[in-house]
Amino acid sequence: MSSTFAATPYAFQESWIRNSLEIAFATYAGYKVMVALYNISPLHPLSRFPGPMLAAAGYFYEAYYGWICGGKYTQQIKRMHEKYGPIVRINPDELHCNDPLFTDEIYAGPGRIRDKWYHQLNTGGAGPVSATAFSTVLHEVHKMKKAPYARFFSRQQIAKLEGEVLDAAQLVTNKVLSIAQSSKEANKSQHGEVFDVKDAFNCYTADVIGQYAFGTSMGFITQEGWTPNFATWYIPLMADHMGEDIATVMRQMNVVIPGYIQAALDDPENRRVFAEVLQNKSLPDSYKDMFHLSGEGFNFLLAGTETTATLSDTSPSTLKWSHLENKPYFWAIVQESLRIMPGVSHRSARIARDEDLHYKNAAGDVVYLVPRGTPIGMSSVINHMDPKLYPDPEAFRPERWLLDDGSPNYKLQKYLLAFSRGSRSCIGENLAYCEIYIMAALMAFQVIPRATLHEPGEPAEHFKYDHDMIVLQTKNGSISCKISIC
Ligand code: HEM
Repeated sequence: MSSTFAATPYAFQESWIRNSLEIAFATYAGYKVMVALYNISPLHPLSRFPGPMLAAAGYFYEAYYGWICGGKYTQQIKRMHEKYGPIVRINPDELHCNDPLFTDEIYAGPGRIRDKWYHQLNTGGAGPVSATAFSTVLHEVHKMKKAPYARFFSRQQIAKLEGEVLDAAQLVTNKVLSIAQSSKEANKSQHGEVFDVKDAFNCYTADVIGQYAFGTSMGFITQEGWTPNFATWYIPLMADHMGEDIATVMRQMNVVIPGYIQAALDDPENRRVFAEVLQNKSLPDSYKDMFHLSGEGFNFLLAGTETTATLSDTSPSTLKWSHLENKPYFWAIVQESLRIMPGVSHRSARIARDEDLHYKNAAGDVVYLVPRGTPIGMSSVINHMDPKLYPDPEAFRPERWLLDDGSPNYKLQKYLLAFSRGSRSCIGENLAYCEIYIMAALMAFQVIPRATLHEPGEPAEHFKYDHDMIVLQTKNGSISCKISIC
């Protein structure tokens, strides 16, 4: 009798908890169903835009392709365009466009307000990176944060420090050749040891940006071998060993990068980016603390390493950036490389906060009004494969960038999305071009003639875009280019 009596309150409590959980779950599920029904109803402001009903209903559709299939949503968006046309609804709130002629409307210049969308930024930044210009939603705040840094990345500024880029590139090629020579001697073989040339390029790009921004190279080129490098620190973050790599990345953001920045601040005579930014009167003091500065520093390394390193191989003559880019065929090779291998493959939406965008296709038979406040983006890997602009788009064909008289077709260049366009475009575009031209020329003269590719299968297949981890990935993951030198 007494045990029955004692069990009753527990039984009551258990069933009360179970009932409450069931009610909470049913309410939540009911709410989600109502939201999904609203999303696909004619009442939703994006209801007239075509696309799969499941994508419009909720974010699970995008999550399936992004998480379960592993970075494959861009491929699915491409298929949506083939079925539904130039503008498609890819989730409840976002549109995607694949008409390159509309590029400058979406990615407009600083005179027109373009916010970023928090949905996209959620994937991109934690800690100090979340406080950077890149991760800022509002147009006006972004403009204020970016301006003091942008002037250090102008053409004139980069041209002044071009000698440092050349020194780093020459160090890399010398090291490639000397490692090959030593391993040939050690193994009594005709070829040096096989290595991934992208590791060498990652060391190059990280040391260049370190030297440029902090006034100190990060020592990746001069270390023994090519790893670790900055890319090996952060890229596996998305792969196998989450815990350890996140710890390394956090250490970089919170200890190593602040150390480099402090050294630059302690040596203002060196006149590097961070020392100068501190003197900038238009940037409020609240954006000048170590948290904000190290976020930008980390971003320079993050955005300027893997992106540029995937590109650095090509051709010709005298080693000055301005001379090299004036060789039309060399220029065309670089443009074609950026088209096929654009570095950042993930879409990036912009929000025209206070203006509707009016879309009309070239034939004039598809017309849309994109309501103000709607996130709409493009993906380089989709635009760059437009057969109307680039016939036989899968083929690597630099000639497509040249006019009949052999001069560069600069008009075509404005459709290139590799560095994005408009007010939110890449701050490091000039530095990246300088690095690419110089390294490509050195490689063409000193390394490529003696190199053998050691990657299985057809090279075109091996280097082909397959999925996104923000940066472009092949079927085998991050791009690799293993070579040996004879
Ligand atoms: C081939 C090399 C590179 C490619 C393809 C590339 C590509 C891009 C793209 C597409 C964006 C826009 C991202 C978005 O819309 O959300 C971007 C932004 C950015 N890039 Fe690069 N990048 C390269 C090299 C560099 C270098 C060398 C730096 C070093 C300074 C750099 C620093 C940045 C920063 C700080 C931003 C954010 C700009 C802003 O928020 O306004 N990038 N980059």
